[in-house]
Amino acid sequence: MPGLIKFPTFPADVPTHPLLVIDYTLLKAGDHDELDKFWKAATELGFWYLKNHGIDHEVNAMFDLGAQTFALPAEEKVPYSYKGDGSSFGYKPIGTNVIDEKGTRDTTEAMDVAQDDVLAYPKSVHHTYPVTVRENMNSVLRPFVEKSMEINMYFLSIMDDRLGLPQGTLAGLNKPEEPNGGTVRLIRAAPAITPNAQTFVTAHTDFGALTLLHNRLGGLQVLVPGVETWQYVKPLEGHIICNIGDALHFFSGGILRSNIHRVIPPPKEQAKLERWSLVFFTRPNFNAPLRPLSQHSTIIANAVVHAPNPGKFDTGMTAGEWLAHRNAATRATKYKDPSTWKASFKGTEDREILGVVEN
Ligand SMILES: O=C(O)CCC(=O)C(=O)O
Ligand SMILES: [Fe+2]
Repeated sequence: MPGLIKFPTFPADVPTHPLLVIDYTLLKAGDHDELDKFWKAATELGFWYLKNHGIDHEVNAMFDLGAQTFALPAEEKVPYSYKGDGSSFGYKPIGTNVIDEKGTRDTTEAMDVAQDDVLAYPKSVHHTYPVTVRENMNSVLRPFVEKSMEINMYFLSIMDDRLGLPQGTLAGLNKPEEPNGGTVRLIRAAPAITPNAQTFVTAHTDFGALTLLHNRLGGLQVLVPGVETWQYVKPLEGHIICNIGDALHFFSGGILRSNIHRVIPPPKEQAKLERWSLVFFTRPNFNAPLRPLSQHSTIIANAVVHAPNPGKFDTGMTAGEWLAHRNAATRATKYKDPSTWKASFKGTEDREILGVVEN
């Protein structure tokens, strides 16, 4: 799917949840209102749109690379599959994950390229990749990764300020020089077999620190606090959908929100098309303990003390262990029965998500 193809627009009569729109240029200029809006988005829903980010060219090139990669015959993709249940670097064939408590297998194909492997290329840190990925590491993946990292590092520096952390604290926990779970993910989902009756990506909170999502078609839905039904997030041209993951929720003692989302087939006319998405995950250094940074910030220390269940932010795991644990919980090879699956597939959500009313 070449990056510049035009798609049928998101249907006007399907309800959506409007995210706050953050202007990256204003944010970088230190605009106070924009910084306040960013903080509101980060703490209330944990999702926002970002415009004026200057990354469109790199995104289009990534979608083209996705098209070339998924078009390869299976024998040129399957040998590069994820290694082991806890890892999500490499190729993910259809059916690797389960999407519900009954153990139904997923129908999406994905290619996950580790940030570490992109930055170290031609050295391999975690995995090796199909020929199309290798040949485009320096020309396509590296520029996309570098620009995405710059955006997320800027978000982290604002969060340091607002959380009362010494400048550089959150960047120090997400250092590209140390092994980490940072990943570029390309996802392809075939046209829906039964619209509205199929899940592409099961309800989850993201496992890392920050996610940048580039969607062309609808399908992404969020469960907004206080609302009982899933709501679509409409893709807006030129806008990145940004969200917060579990690690920042734990580091901030719950001040930053890692919100539940899922992917179902796009609505109406869009459901007839293949759905593509491109995701960039900033995930902390594997050795970073996932617990509140209370010793560095009285704001965080206070938030933890006043939380209904202060102990819940201290996972007793490192970011690497958390990633492996959450990855393994999605794997079909690990599926046993409904209750075991529900218990293992838990992120930072504060309510029962798997039995939520469908709309
Ligand atoms: O494809 C999408 O729109 C979202 C994918 C997602 O949530 C994820 O990979 O974590
Ligand atoms: Fe996600």
